[in-house]
Amino acid sequence: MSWSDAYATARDAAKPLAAELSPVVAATGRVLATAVRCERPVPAFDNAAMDGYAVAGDGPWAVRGRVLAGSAVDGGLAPGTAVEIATGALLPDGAEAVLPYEDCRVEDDLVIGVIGARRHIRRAGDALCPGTLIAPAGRVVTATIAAAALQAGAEQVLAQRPPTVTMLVTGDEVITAGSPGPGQVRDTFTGLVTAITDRAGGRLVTSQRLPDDPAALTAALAAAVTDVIVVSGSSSAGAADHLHRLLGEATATWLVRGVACRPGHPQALAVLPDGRFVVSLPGNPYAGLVAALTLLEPLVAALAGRPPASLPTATVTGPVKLMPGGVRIVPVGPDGDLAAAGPVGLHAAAAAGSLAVLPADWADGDPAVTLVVP
Ligand SMILES: Nc1nc2c(c(=O)[nH]1)N[C@H]1C(S)=C(S)[C@@H](COP(=O)(O)OP(=O)(O)OC[C@H]3O[C@@H](n4cnc5c(N)ncnc54)[C@H](O)[C@@H]3O)O[C@H]1N2
Ligand code: MOO
Repeated sequence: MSWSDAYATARDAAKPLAAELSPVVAATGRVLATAVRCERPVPAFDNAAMDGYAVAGDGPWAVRGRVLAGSAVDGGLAPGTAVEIATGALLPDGAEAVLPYEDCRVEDDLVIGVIGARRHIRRAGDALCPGTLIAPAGRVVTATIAAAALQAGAEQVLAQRPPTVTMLVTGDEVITAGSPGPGQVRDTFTGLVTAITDRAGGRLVTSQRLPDDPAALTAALAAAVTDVIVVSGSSSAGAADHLHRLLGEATATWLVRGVACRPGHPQALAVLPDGRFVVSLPGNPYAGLVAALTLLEPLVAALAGRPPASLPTATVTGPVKLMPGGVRIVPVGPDGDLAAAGPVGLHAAAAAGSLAVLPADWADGDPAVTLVVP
């Protein structure tokens, strides 16, 4: 399958999961199933916009007490009287203006000053009235949307359930902590898959290292109760690579099985009879990153209900060995410079920040699709 068909297949493979009611802060990063609207006026009550004196009628004004933010108001203000007031404090009935300290003076408990053009009063609903739109359906809840919703009394929102992901790291030689001994390698996948899952609106709920043992992999696949299972390694033809045979025995449906790209050609996407998706990432670390960006990210984004976004393109320049009949995926810097990226690998992807997807007929200076590395 071509790389662009593989990407589109993953993006179109799933419908959004069901929406559920969620506390708005917990919904950060999730897609809104219905619009968030103001439920309570902002501000919720008439209050002082400055520290000073709230006054009624003509001055000078006799000071009748003090109102701090959060305290109750004891009765209204009669003409010719004032209360000392703090910013944000409830405005007593009858108050016509707040005189900031710097615009008045107090002599013998009398406030002396002039009410100016600005009254320094914030009226209930001045900023937002009930029913006003805060964020439309389909938007990803940001921290600022959550804060605005809380301010406007919308404590709960209806948001798409975020897809859950299990990571199965296969390989007798793979260690998840410490320094590798002879023949061992340090796991590079868990962090990358966590970041790509998060970025697409999903949650990695568990990561488990497995030996190259078909029984262990079968048991782990059966036990994974998440929407998506990511398996690193075991994707190829070696004696210890069991995943694809086991998926066949489990009567999984192949959506993608091998992609015409370098690196990452053994990557695959399958769906188990019960609807769980399996993403197979080739064990070579850079190839696995390419596969996670090609299959995992669009799949998780679709399950999370994110609207499909077209991938960015950039003008790419520099020397590269293209892949006949497929795409070469290489690190590319912010200026579109391949030469700056140097030898290909995780280190180069980390330094460059993006990957360029170069078709076989790409020529130096042509635009190309890019993938941002996490
Ligand atoms: N006869 C063939 N052999 C291979 C082919 C092929 O088409 N025919 N494809 C090659 C390509 S391309 C890749 S990529 C790999 C894919 O192999 P697997 O997915 O089966 O992965 P492993 O064999 O388990 O490991 C490959 C390589 O990656 C290292 N690795 C594995 N997991 C991790 C991890 N979590 N963190 C860091 N590094 C990891 C592992 O030690 C190996 O060096 O197959 C080729 N062979
Ligand atoms: O495609 Mo392997 O995935 O070249 O490294």
